[in-house]
Amino acid sequence: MEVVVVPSAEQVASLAADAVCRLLQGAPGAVLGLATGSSPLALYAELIARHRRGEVSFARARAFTLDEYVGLPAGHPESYREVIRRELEDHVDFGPGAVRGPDGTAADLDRACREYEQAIRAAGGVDLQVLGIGTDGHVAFNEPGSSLTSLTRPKALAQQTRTDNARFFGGRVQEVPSLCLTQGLGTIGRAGHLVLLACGQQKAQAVAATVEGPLSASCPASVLQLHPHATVLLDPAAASALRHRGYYDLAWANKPAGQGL
Ligand SMILES: N[C@@H]1[C@@H](O)[C@H](O)[C@@H](COP(=O)(O)O)O[C@@H]1O
Repeated sequence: MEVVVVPSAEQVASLAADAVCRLLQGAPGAVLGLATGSSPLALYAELIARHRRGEVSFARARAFTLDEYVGLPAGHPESYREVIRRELEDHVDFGPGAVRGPDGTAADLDRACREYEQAIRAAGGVDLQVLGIGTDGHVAFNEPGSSLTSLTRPKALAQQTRTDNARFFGGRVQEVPSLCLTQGLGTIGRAGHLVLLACGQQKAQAVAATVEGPLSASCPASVLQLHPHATVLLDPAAASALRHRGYYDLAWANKPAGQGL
């Protein structure tokens, strides 16, 4: 795992954007994995800015989102499909139907999950997966206790996650759905490159458990330890509980120039 600590959240977004742009410049038909939550928003803003400057095109790319609430009507502003549309898709040049998410409105949720897995496989898998992390160490909506090899499936949300996400629902936790569909940790682990973004003190313990704790379903993000190409991009506050910070800084400083993440 490569742990990179940079001075600001803006630089976290900028380094992540470098990785996405480098991928798309070399492989314009690449498959992206998109996350929701506040962590990737600055990355998406940076990608939009670079697209407007003509530095990157998504015209041949495809993308799969990580997860979706169950119970929100299609088009609900907080459905993750709408968030991705609003925060990225509407402002760049993805082709029609190029961005997909799990269908949280499906009558048969298990079937929708199976079909989503198949669609990801049919696309050749995700090349670069953007990830955030919950304060309890969840990734996508894989809450503590999730199987490390799980696939896309319906899942109940932890109370902590509903409380954390209430800010997107006007602070009303009772409006946050209690069920979701989420790519599993096994699904996520098949992506070619995992790029996890975390900023702020509130993520420090989850980040430390992810990077330096035992591999454990108690911290679902610790599954990144098994991945051959996982990058954790942090601001200093999110890195503040790491014991081996000095080593990570040394490794990053000694990385050959131009190699990227
Ligand atoms: N399902 C999403 C996750 O994909 C996200 O990583 C997490 C952290 O969100 P934030 O980045 O807003 O802290 O929240 C949600 O629950």
